[in-house]
Amino acid sequence: MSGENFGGRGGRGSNKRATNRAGQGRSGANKSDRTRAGAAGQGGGSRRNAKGHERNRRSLDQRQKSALAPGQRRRTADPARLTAFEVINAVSFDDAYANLVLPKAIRSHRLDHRDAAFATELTYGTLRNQGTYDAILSHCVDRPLEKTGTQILTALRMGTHQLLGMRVPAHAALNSTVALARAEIGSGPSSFINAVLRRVSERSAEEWNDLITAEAKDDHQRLALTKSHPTWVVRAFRQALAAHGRSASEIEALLDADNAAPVVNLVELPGLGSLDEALAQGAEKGELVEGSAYYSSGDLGRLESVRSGSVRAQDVGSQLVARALASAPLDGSDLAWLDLCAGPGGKAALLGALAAERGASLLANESVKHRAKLVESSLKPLPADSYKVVTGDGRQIAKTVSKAALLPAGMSEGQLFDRVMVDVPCSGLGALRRRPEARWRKSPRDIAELLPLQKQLFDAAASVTRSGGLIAYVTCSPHMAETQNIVHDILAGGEVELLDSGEALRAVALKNEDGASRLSGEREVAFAPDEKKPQQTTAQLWPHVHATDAMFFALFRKK
Ligand SMILES: C[S@@+](CC[C@H](N)C(=O)[O-])C[C@H]1O[C@@H](n2cnc3c(N)ncnc32)[C@H](O)[C@@H]1O
Repeated sequence: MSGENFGGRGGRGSNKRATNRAGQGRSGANKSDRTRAGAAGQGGGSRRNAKGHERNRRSLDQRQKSALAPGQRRRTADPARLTAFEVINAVSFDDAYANLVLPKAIRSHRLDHRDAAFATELTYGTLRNQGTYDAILSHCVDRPLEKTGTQILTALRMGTHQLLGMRVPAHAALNSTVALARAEIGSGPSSFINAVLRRVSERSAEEWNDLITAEAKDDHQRLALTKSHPTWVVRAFRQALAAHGRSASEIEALLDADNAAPVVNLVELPGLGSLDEALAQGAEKGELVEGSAYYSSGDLGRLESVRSGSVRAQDVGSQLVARALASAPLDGSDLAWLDLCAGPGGKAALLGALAAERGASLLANESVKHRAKLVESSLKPLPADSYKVVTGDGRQIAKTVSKAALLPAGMSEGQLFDRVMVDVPCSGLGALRRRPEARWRKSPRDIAELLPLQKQLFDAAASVTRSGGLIAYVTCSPHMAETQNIVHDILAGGEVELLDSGEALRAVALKNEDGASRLSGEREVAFAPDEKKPQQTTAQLWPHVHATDAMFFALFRKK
């Protein structure tokens, strides 16, 4: 038994024995080892859906584990590492979102503050740096990594992150990962994991960096491997920097920002909430926009204002674009606002609160039922007669507004809107900091599939906007196809004109002592797609410049 089938090249000393055994194992494994190796790495072990995601493998890996005699599974994993292991496996097996699963896992393991922080860093760091760690691990394993089995790969990546990305002493990183593997996967895989991680530990992070840099075919691949992003994303980001008026040489800083843990941003709903409690609990006032704060003092659920919904976690980029739409100058009536793609309701809550303060009301539309429910709950703190949530395809919004019963009080059948938010479904490439696994799940094909929908949603929004009304087109992505190219297509339709979106954002940002907007100078956001029309700009926020998600904002006026 043991790690024979798992292909460790082994390292010095005892690791060499693992190397030898690995060789024997491949040719002379006993039946249960062969069964396990097959389940772990080959044939039926790798079921993928059309997008290449691993699916429905839990039963296979569970069979792997249950094939072990109980005596071989000592339950000695420490709770913080076990939490990370379970979450990362849920991401691999069930396409789960780490940011949703992790808080529940932390609660179910009753982790204290310190262990919760450790589990969070281990989970997020492992997922974010997966590309780099796989490049390193492929030097330490003598077969394609995907053939090692999902749980084993999870343990290897976690061990590598502790060795190279966290300040965990090597012996602790090794022993604890091996104990975890022994308890959760079995003693054979744990020997293999021990052998592989010893090889990883033979070089420092810098030495591994040099090694994989030397192997890269070109600069895109170098950045992809050393900054742990898919190569196509590196290429797209480089183009996007240039397309939004920044230097392509900022790419390294951008990729680094994606790999850093973001601080939680808070927003107080205007007229309804107050940041006082959060500030008293250690939050710091936001630098870029009023009514915001940075919070790094642990569980948000401790705050009554958060539990009541009058203070919410919301990226500053989202706050800025919602406020920019709400504050942009507008002639004529200003009572009917629409959020066409509202789920889960972050921007809708801020927009709705701003609308209610001015006596306007908000219709929040969302196509997915359970997300519409989230919008309902986001809007709960608002006056009940100031909004309505509807579930429907945004492309059919003209039909929706033809039914008076679906509209908030004060709006009537066939309502046309004064301010409209179109925060389209997009690749989410601008939020890679917050969704550590997202970069590995996206493909250029996903973007291509979304483009027609994005344009159709904008057109539908324009069809229910009054002449002179404002429409914000927003994506949480800087990708050219979803941003500048869509703006180009929108303008070609001739129904709307592009406004100075950069100025709209600058106007709602806080000011420096000299009176200049904090979104000017080095932090400038505006870019004029047409040099001949310098006052018609789009705006792009960046994680490495503004410490926000890479939110894109284009503000239009209906002709
Ligand atoms: C980027 S998210 C919006 C985020 C939201 N504005 C917020 O701040 O919380 C895009 C939303 O559009 C929804 N969506 C997708 N297709 C849609 C459609 N055809 N009509 C309306 N909403 C749609 C998605 O379900 C998703 O909730």
